[in-house]
Amino acid sequence: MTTRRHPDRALPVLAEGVGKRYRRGWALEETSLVIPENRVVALVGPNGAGKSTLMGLVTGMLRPSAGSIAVFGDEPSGKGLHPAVSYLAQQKPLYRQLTVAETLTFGARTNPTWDQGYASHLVEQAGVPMNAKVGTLSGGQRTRVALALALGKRPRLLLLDEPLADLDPLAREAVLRVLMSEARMQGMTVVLSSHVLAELEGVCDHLVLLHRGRVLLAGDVNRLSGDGTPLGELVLRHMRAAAAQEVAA
Ligand SMILES: Nc1ncnc2c1ncn2[C@@H]1O[C@H](COP(=O)(O)OP(=O)(O)OP(=O)(O)O)[C@@H](O)[C@H]1O
Repeated sequence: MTTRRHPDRALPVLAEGVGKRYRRGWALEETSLVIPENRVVALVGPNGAGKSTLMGLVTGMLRPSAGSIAVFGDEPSGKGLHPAVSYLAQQKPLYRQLTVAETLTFGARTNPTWDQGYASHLVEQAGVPMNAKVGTLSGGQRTRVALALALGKRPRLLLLDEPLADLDPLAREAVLRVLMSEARMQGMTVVLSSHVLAELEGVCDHLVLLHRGRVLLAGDVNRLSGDGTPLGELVLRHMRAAAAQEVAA
């Protein structure tokens, strides 16, 4: 659900001087950035850098204390997710007492753009039994169901907050493959937050690096690593430089 309209309705995210302040201080400050269409975006930064806060502002779960943010041209209203956006939170909230099949039925009931065939295919591909209660699944299996729920909506923007942590290496590869092909074939934008830089390598083509609530580096990965520096190394280099500057100050 959204309210105010912004002219560029094709753009997944446009943040202009956006900030979020808590009692302890600014979690995100004067952040201006664009998340373009059809990209797989790495959202990275040290603990407490503001990654989840940025996702919260995009989903509308948090209201900005300053500046503005537009999602497909609309300012998030805080009354629910934008119809074109799916969000997979770190905790992956699912109803434990529902079966996997019932979870997908719930997805169908709550999403007008639901693609049942696709969601079922993702669950089957992951080898998760449809009749199992969600509460009995392993962490990795729950992640696959949560992902099917998020993708079954056929979103144009998918936000994933550290989604791969409890997946085995093969499952991780499979999930990343699905995300990349979705981004390319369906024109979906994926924002992937992770501390494991190696798993973003070769997957993400756009980078947003936050540090202490501010954007340290953002843009097209090829452009940023003009000398062919791998993404992980590029990020580490900037994180180290920012940390060294803080020590020196
Ligand atoms: N509800 C809250 N109340 C007060 N401070 C908060 C709240 N949520 C986040 N913060 C603070 O805002 C800052 C940014 O937090 P955020 O969770 O966005 O960081 P993050 O980059 O996602 O961190 P991590 O990598 O550890 O998950 C931190 O200093 C955090 O303590």
